[in-house]
Amino acid sequence: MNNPIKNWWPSPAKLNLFLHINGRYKNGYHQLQSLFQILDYGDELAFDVNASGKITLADPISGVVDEDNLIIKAALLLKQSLPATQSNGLGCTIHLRKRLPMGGGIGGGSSNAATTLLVLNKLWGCHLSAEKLAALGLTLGADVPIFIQGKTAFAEGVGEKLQPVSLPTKTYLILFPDSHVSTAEIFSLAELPRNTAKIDFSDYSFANTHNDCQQLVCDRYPNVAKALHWLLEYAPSRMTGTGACVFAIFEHHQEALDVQALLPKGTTSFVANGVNTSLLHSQIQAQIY
Ligand SMILES: C[C@@](CO)(OP(=O)(O)O)[C@H](O)COP(=O)(O)OP(=O)(O)OC[C@H]1O[C@@H](n2ccc(N)nc2=O)[C@H](O)[C@@H]1O
Ligand SMILES: Nc1ncnc2c1ncn2[C@@H]1O[C@H](COP(=O)(O)OP(=O)(O)O)[C@@H](O)[C@H]1O
Repeated sequence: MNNPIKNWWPSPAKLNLFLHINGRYKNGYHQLQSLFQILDYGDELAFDVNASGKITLADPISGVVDEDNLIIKAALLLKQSLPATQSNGLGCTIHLRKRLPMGGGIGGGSSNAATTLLVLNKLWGCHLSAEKLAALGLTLGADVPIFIQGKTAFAEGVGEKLQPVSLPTKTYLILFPDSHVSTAEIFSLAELPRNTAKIDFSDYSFANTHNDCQQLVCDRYPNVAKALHWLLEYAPSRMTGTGACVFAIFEHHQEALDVQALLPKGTTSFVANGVNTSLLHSQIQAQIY
């Protein structure tokens, strides 16, 4: 009989505390500066490794076929990066507790991919370096490397040049305005501002930064504008990534909970603390293989 007690691995969310677009590369991708804040809240994954050679997702996501699921893609990519003699027979059944709204700019899919790469690298005994895993992950999405590194970080390039930073602990109230914003759509808009001057991270403050995608998303998605407007009554607030989630910053956990309690009924929200190191990385460090 299978052991029903699973080892669940965190797959945390992130916020972009700011998002500046500084230009565009020849391949169409955008040159960014951003501050990725890792949160202590997210999805969880469990991995039952076996010798079947097959990778199965026990908890499929409605609306995402398994071949497109970043969890399956990450597991296959890891297997394919190994010599055939080593990858032969490597199999796994993957369990998922999904909590993070999808397409919300809080990185759920990218984080799921990173957790899969990091944990299977251990459980399958692949011994790939974090740099190699980040390079593999980048082929799945621009946000995967931040979750491989697992540190709150100032990001440049397409989001892959990461400088870990230590931020004071704050609590965030995050709202999901029930609109799915396509990252590719927002980046394809001609009106998107693309010429924000680069900053030195030493000059960072929340007040002197912004999100270059926010106005365009608010213009197109009234739910996002409404949620942001609501939060701004209580605390400094902004959209994360290309949306749709918006967040407000609080000094104390209880203040965030008090404001959450005032939300109109039916609003999807969660309260989380910022962390400088991902809980996944603390758990991996504590594990014996
Ligand atoms: C801009 C951010 C900030 O965190 O937005 P969110 O997705 O979190 O909202 C991310 O870096 C997004 O990362 P991710 O969602 O992994 O993006 P990808 O799958 O790599 O790219 C989706 C599409 O966005 C565009 N794209 C993405 C990143 C970038 N630096 N420039 C771009 O132009 C490309 O058109 C690409 O086809
Ligand atoms: N395991 C996964 N979790 C979430 N989304 C996934 C996953 N696999 C594929 N996707 C696809 O990736 C898209 C972006 O997901 P996500 O990373 O949650 O949003 P964002 O990039 O806006 O933070 C989803 O809309 C979904 O179609």
